[in-house]
Amino acid sequence: MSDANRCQSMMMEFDGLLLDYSRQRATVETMDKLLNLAKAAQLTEKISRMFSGDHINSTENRSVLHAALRAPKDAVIKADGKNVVPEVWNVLDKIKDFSEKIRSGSWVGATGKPLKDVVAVGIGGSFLGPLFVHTAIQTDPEALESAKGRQLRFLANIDPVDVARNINGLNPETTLVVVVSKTFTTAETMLNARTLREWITTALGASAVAKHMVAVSTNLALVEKFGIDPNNAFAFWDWVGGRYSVCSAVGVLPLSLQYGFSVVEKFLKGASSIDQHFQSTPFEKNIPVLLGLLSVWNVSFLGYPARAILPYSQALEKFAPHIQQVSMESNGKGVSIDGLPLPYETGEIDFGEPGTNGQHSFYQLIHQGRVIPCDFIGIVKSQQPVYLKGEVVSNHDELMSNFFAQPDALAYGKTPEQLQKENVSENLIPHKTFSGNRPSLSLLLPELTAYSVGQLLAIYEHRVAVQGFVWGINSFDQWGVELGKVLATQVRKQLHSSRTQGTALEGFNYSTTTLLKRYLETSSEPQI
Ligand SMILES: O=P(O)(O)OC[C@H]1O[C@H](O)[C@H](O)[C@@H](O)[C@@H]1O
Repeated sequence: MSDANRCQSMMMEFDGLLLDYSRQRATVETMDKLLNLAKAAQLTEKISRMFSGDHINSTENRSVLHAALRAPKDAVIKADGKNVVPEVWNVLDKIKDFSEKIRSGSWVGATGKPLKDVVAVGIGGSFLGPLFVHTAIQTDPEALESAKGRQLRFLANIDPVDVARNINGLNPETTLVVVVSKTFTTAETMLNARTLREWITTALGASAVAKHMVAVSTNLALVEKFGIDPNNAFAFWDWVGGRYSVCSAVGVLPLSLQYGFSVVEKFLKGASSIDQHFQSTPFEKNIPVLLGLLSVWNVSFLGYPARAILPYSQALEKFAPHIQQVSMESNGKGVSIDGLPLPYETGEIDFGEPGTNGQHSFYQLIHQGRVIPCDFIGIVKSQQPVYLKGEVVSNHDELMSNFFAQPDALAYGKTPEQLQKENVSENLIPHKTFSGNRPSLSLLLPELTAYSVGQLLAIYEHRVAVQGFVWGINSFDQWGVELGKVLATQVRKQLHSSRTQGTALEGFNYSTTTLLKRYLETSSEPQI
């Protein structure tokens, strides 16, 4: 840290963002070696294969083109020989038109009232990204103004408690339900959608579905089968992975209903700016590439299994949960893209909370316990500044004092000698010593707007892809989520037959049988 040249070489600026990775445990030589590793892993070729629509998701035989979702209208991005950008913009234009109708009140509900509240029903990638963006911009003055009088809620969990929370205080007459599911087969989403359909039809009659329910999916046949008018369905494509789908109708529709399309378009533009940077900037100045390589360095070379995502912004409270899916579902793999067992671990355990809250919770472990590389994310200009007369600093300066202090506390630590000089009693010196040399990086955003939220999203999406490319895995499939679903089907069947016909438990091990028995005997579930 005392080598200013080294530090200077580890700072990167792009489109208003400033990245400082000088507190990584890396020398200039380390960076050269990581860039060589990128070359050896054919990173350039892999990135260009992604953008040119090759089927790099080989286990599902699909292209990976989420960048096309935010490409300018005149861009040409091909999947299977066909330019997909016009299709993308068809849907965006349809969303613009529909959201304006809802927001202006020209589209009304079954009883003639404008629809001012929206419940988006979806889970995983059909939930976390939109929730993150919604939470991030809802206190931005422009977004706040454009959302006046409206509410956007998200129903994800199949827990009936989540249904209760979501409909609490809402009137079906003024509510629009958006069912969001790439496949339109996800058990939780479909049951929640049927539950809200029931809520609407009980209050307003069966014909109200046409006015109160719309859908986002790649599977338009199933949307129609569910009873939603195909004209009220917003498409996307199998070249968009669920966890990379927030820039499709998955995010753009609910967010446009809440904030208007023009705000959401800025979010798309921010993401697109990073797409271009990622595609065209030499690796030594390429923010997603540098971040991806540093994560590989931390995981595979230094052996740190986790990464903490620590935004000093309450508006970014849903960023870590979103990145958990983007990163852990993408890179938590056991075999290479060719199906060979990997001789090293891939992926990392992502977690995080906004600062300063995290400081009063798990930072103890990060300072004196396990070494966890940290991403500190700070914002220069607050969305909601407060400055109390007589206070030393503004509230945002108070927050940011911590953002600037924590990385140095981790990097420098505190030695027993320093403590002795402070006359700390001998018995407490080991407890108050900080080993230091704990890596972090800092990302400073000029402000938190729809545009910069788009930038932040795309940086992490591409960073995760870079990690997967270097590790040689397929970051775009998720076979690991299937087994649990299959076993749940077996349990569902058993619960049904036990409850309706009193069928004895069969086919489960001792442990599961005991638990199921207890559940069936004592639960107060209504009998079907
Ligand atoms: O959008 P859906 O098809 O309903 O899928 C929702 C989620 O389902 C699965 O659990 C996948 O692992 C996720 O990647 C996906 O986002």
